[in-house]
Amino acid sequence: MLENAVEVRDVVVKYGEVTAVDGVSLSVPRGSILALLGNNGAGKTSLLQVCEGFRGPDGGSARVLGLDPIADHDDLMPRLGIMLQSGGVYPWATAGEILRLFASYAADPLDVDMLLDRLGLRKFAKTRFRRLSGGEQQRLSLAVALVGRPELVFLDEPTAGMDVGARQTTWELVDSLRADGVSVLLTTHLLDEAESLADHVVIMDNGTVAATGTPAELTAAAGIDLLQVRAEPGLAIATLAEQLDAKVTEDGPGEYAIAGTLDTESLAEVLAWFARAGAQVTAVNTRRRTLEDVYLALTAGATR
Ligand SMILES: Nc1ncnc2c1ncn2[C@@H]1O[C@H](COP(=O)(O)OP(=O)(O)OP(=O)(O)O)[C@@H](O)[C@H]1O
Repeated sequence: MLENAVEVRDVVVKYGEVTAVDGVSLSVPRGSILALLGNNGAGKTSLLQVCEGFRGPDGGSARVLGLDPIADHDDLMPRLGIMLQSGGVYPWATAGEILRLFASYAADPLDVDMLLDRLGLRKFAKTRFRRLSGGEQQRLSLAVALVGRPELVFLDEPTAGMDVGARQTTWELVDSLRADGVSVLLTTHLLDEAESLADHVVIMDNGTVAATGTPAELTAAAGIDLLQVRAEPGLAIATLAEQLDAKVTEDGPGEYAIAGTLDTESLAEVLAWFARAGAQVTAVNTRRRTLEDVYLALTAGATR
């Protein structure tokens, strides 16, 4: 069996007193997309830099396409596509020139015009990099990362600064990489990006792994449902929480939320409880948990 495209074991990254990555392990199976999801400062870029060979880990190890990212840097680089957060290529060169230059480094590059078309950049082919908008620069950086037909792509917040249309185009392009057997490790703090693109999600919080799984596994874990009931405010919900062994909160006046693993029986129990309390129920709504619910619960939604 082929080894994983990326294998990270107990990686630690320190900046002086700051421990940015604190013992993270993960693997990216070949031909799959893994999203590193986390708030600002969670340690995503630092971990990516270790995988890219731009810095050595202060602890643990990383293997990329079976090689050591630093010792085997020269062998590895032609097989990787790297899109940095600030895609600073040559600011005075045009988009077309930049892409052609990077294509010339590759043994079997993609067709430059096709790539410009795919990313909606054809009309900017003669525009200098520094004259492109932030989102257009991002798209060009993505094109640069992909032009050499890499086996593995590292994307650091690939859609940051893009408008909705460009984001959609980028997602489609990244999705099509998987169909071509390319492996992708990307960072994002966009939940919908992780949910719609990734086969596996690793939620990082404060330098550690807070949770890991497929988007479906993450949302199914520990109670998948939310039940929202509208009735009069101020009901004594503690007894309902006890009875159901679920989390019951009054989120706004008369807006009750019951979170737990709920089936038809427990639904009936909830409504019976409201009836016994003499409450007038005016609305009932069930909702599956989203990745956002899981993410906020794990990271407390806070930017440190
Ligand atoms: N060169 C550096 N020197 C000192 N501290 C750094 C350096 N680079 C990053 N850090 C710190 O390490 C922590 C992790 O940063 P990192 O950039 O890896 O996080 P991130 O998850 O990629 O964040 P973002 O989403 O904002 O890009 C932060 O607290 C950051 O301030």
